[in-house]
Amino acid sequence: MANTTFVIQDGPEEERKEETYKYAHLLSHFSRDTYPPFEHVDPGLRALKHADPRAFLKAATGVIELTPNLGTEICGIHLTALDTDGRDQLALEVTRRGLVVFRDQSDFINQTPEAYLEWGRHLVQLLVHPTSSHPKDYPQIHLVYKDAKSTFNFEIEDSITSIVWHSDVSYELRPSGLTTFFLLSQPTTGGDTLFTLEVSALKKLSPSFVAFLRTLSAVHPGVEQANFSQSGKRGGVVRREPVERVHPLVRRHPVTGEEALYVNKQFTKRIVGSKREESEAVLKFLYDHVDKSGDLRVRVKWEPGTSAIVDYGNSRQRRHGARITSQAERPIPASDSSVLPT
Ligand SMILES: O=C(O)CCC(=O)C(=O)O
Repeated sequence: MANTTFVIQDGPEEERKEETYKYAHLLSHFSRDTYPPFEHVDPGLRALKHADPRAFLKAATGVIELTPNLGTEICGIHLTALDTDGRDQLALEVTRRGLVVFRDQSDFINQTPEAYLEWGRHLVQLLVHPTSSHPKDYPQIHLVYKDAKSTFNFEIEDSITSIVWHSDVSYELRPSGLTTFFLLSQPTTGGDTLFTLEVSALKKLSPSFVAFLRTLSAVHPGVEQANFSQSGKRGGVVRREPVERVHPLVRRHPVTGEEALYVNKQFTKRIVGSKREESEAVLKFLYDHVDKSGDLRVRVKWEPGTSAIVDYGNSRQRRHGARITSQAERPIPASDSSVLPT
């Protein structure tokens, strides 16, 4: 930075003088910009105050429930046409149904990265993933990418499958919330994504077991993901030292007050305060329960223009997806009665 000559303009005329100051570029400037308070508010909460919190669906030509509890396909609505109220109502619908799928969204997908961010900013704070790739200059856009040249994960050497249930970055203090995911390119077949609903998984368990789970919290370390990213095959990066967080095993949704199981096989490693064998037994039971619950699952087959397990291990065709994820609230323990279901 070259030295800058400037005039000190404050103070009486006689005190004004020219100076050369090395850090002139860092002198105070009080801009009139304003920023909203940095506090997570789920957009769905705003929709609850609307006269009709589902008004955006009036424009739909079809609303198809994919399963009784999880997933709705909405036809005839373009995401690009939703105004602020519509976006809040969509957030509430996603909260209620766990997953909402839209087809024929090429106008949304073919927008600029800035437009993706504008869409995401409605969710307040966007997640910057510590290890994933992103388009240059847009760290808030998380990419999934594989093609014939990709050197990782195509041949699974030490495992039967690369499919693993996960809630990405559950090690964050404020883990992922509302997420928009879409594919830019997809193989002709395969590359579907499976979703499950941990609200329903919890509801299937007996009241006494749920009461026990409510007393527990678990450790979610980020270190394995970081190590995998830096491993020889992946050759990726770690932008933040991996963190490890403790979250309640049963969390409450800030909008509906509903309880959900909050463990996932990829990141949840042990139960706090339990003996190792106890922790392993409980987590194994819960992971098996989620694995076996085919009735709680939705499989999204991607088509060009669709805006949501990696069973594409043998495909050499390009699969390129982008994810815009909000960083939501710190998981609310089941014991917090301030957001009980109404
Ligand atoms: O690629 C997919 O289908 C899912 C992506 C995913 O699991 C993630 O981004 O965490």
